[in-house]
Amino acid sequence: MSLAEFSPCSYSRYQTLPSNLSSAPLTAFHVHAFKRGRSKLHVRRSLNITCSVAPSQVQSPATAVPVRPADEANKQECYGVFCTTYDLKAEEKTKTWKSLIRVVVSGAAGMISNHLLFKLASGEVFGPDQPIALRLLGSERSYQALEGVAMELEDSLYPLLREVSIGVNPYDVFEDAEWALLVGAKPRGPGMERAALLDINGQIFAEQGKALNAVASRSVKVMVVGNPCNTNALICLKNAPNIPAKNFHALTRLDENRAKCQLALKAGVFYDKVSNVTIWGNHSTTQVPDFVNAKINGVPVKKVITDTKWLEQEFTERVQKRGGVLIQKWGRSSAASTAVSIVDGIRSLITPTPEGDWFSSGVYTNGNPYGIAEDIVFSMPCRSKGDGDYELVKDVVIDDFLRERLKKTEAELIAEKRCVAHLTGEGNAFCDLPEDTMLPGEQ
Ligand SMILES: NC(=O)C1=CN([C@@H]2O[C@H](COP(=O)(O)OP(=O)(O)OC[C@H]3O[C@@H](n4cnc5c(N)ncnc54)[C@H](OP(=O)(O)O)[C@@H]3O)[C@@H](O)[C@H]2O)C=CC1
Ligand SMILES: O=C([O-])CC(=O)C(=O)O
Repeated sequence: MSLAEFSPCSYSRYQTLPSNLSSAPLTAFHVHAFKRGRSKLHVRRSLNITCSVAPSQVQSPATAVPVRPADEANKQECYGVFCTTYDLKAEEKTKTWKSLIRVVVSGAAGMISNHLLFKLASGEVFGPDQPIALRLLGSERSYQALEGVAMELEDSLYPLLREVSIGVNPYDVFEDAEWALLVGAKPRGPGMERAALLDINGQIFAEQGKALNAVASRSVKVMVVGNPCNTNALICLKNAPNIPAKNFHALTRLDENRAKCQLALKAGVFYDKVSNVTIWGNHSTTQVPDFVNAKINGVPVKKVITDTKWLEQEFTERVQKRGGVLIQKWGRSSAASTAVSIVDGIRSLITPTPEGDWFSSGVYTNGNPYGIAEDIVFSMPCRSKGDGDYELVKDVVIDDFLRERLKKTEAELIAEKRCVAHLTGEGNAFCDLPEDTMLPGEQ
């Protein structure tokens, strides 16, 4: 049984080689000095084999003999059953599958990822004909937990899940990634200043931006979830100059979903009747949930909900602080609904936006039509043709109520940007944040 005859589903293996690499008969490889300060060189063989290719298209590994990692320094590896090779010739249905996509999830051992990974693997996100390779990015402290997550993925028997690998080095894990869902970040602890959080998490996103820039697909789409997500996304994109800034998103879809739910509740309608909801600005308590342009059953919200005081005060504050109320009740921050909103955010980019509607995403401001400061990551109304890209919606009304609040959230993001200048390559940081700067989950 040769590899050329069969379609192995999982080939992400390392071979430890002597340092005289020139004598190694390799076809394609990348050399990394690996983590933990170990001096050994490891050569990664890139066989580029996916389950969807016909046997004749399968690239033979020629002289490459896959070898299990020689020691624990090899931390990104195919996991368990995902290292097995299969004969898929008999599986007619796989012939109609698309080619494999590579999706990285960071903070893969965390609470949000524990929901998200299973949605990705099930086909709910990218579709029932889309095989997927999941790369789980974690850290030394979470490595065992990553193995536990990978074991659960094994035991779930998802037909579309063709590869799972785990790793702690973003330069390995991001290689050729087409989607990077950046969830991992340090949560803000009691007494911690927001400026400190910006710095600690900013460093994570600076490093990941550099790694994406170095090894990810040039068309990778990046969704930053870890907080403070807008500024983390800005740091990430600034460190990835060779990837279009437009490919970076900060997750504000959870806020949009929360806003839709509250409007539906007040109007006494099912929430699928609520459309055109924009979250403007920062994923923080300064965010602006827009009821001015939102619709219920196609009718402007203000015509359906005539209680202006409720809209301006209660609704706005309820959405801004929803995360905090949930933490009080649940004892931890939103995880399942956040994962759902990440799925919604991805699906909004890979399926055409319904006629007349839009979705919110934190995107890089570069020629926006609303007069928002340029060069920040600001949540705005977007539409997509379903090709992974988006355009900003132009015909939204920005009245005095919105404008005043947009200024506040904009000022907060500009202040956050100044705090992380050392991480974006824009000089020395100067951190002077407004006192009430908080995440939605903070009280
Ligand atoms: N944008 C949004 O709408 C929302 C964003 N969030 C944010 O998402 C992020 C993840 O939330 P959740 O999954 O619930 O959190 P968890 O605490 O469950 O997981 C977070 C993961 O982040 C990783 N991490 C990275 N760096 C650090 C560090 N320095 N200290 C501790 N952990 C670190 C950890 O993994 P490892 O050890 O492998 O690195 C951990 O598994 C948070 O920043 C949260 O605020 C949450 C809800 C909504
Ligand atoms: O504040 C947090 O960490 C959680 C969060 O983002 C939210 O619930 O919207």
